[in-house]
Amino acid sequence: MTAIGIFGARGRMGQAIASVASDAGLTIAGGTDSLAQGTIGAEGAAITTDPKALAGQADILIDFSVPAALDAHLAACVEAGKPLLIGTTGLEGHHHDAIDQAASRIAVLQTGNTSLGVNLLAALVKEASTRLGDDWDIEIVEMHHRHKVDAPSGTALLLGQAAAAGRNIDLASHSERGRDGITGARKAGDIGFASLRGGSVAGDHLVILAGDGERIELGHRAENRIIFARGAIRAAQWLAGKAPGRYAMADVLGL
Ligand SMILES: NC(=O)C1=CN([C@@H]2O[C@H](COP(=O)(O)OP(=O)(O)OC[C@H]3O[C@@H](n4cnc5c(N)ncnc54)[C@H](OP(=O)(O)O)[C@@H]3O)[C@@H](O)[C@H]2O)C=CC1
Ligand SMILES: O=C(O)C1=N[C@H](C(=O)O)C[C@H](O)C1
Repeated sequence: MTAIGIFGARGRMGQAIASVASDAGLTIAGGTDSLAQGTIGAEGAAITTDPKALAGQADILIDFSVPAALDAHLAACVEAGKPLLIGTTGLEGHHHDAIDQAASRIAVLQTGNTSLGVNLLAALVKEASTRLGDDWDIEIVEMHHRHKVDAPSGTALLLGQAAAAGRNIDLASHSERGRDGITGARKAGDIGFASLRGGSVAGDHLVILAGDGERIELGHRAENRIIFARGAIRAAQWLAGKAPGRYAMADVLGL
């Protein structure tokens, strides 16, 4: 039986993944967290603070933890020669460089959202932004629970990348990520981001394409974390046995 290892095991997502793993025919080899406390899964697998030991024991690794731990997780998976699914968000350029390096040695899939619905939405956003042209303004609004620590969400950035790809532009140099005070008029061609935080919202995303006299709104609402957990398990199973390289959810879902 295939065994998964979970980096960030005691977190909200780590627990959600543990709750659906056996439905998918997987066992849990163990997990890591910032503290070595407790166990995870029906088998009572140990939670430690040692990513190398976990990567040695598991067949596939899944990371829903914090960006600061990513380098150690990549190194552990490369050393053990094991595939890694990264769901952690808030990643910066140097994290993506490190993922690219690791992907020359192992199979890695990094995504801001593992759900089928959001990844289909990204394909629709790309199509809409290609067809509408850059005189339509694109704004992305997201809302998450009060505990979320990064903004914009990884999903908002994923949707922004899809919109930018549809227009054949670079997202980093065409983003507006914080308006406050006398901002001046909207800069043509920018993709805007707005983040709301509150309550227990699992994840809402709305992409607004605003033209002169009309608006298109494409959105997704996550009702719970199980959709992310099932998507993560599906992606991890798909990664098993894949050649080294960097993969995306679109590869898994055939989108
Ligand atoms: N791609 C996707 O589809 C989704 C991505 N996410 C992302 O996943 C990440 C986790 O989300 P969530 O579960 O809600 O967050 P939580 O804060 O609930 O969980 C994060 C866990 O990581 C642990 N952690 C901290 N440092 C380390 C470390 N060095 N090694 C291992 N574990 C560590 C934390 O421990 P402690 O609390 O003790 O510090 C905590 O248990 C976030 O970046 C979130 O945005 C979330 C949902 C879906
Ligand atoms: O932190 C969360 O909860 C979520 N994070 C991911 C993100 O940043 O987009 C995915 C999902 O929206 C939930």
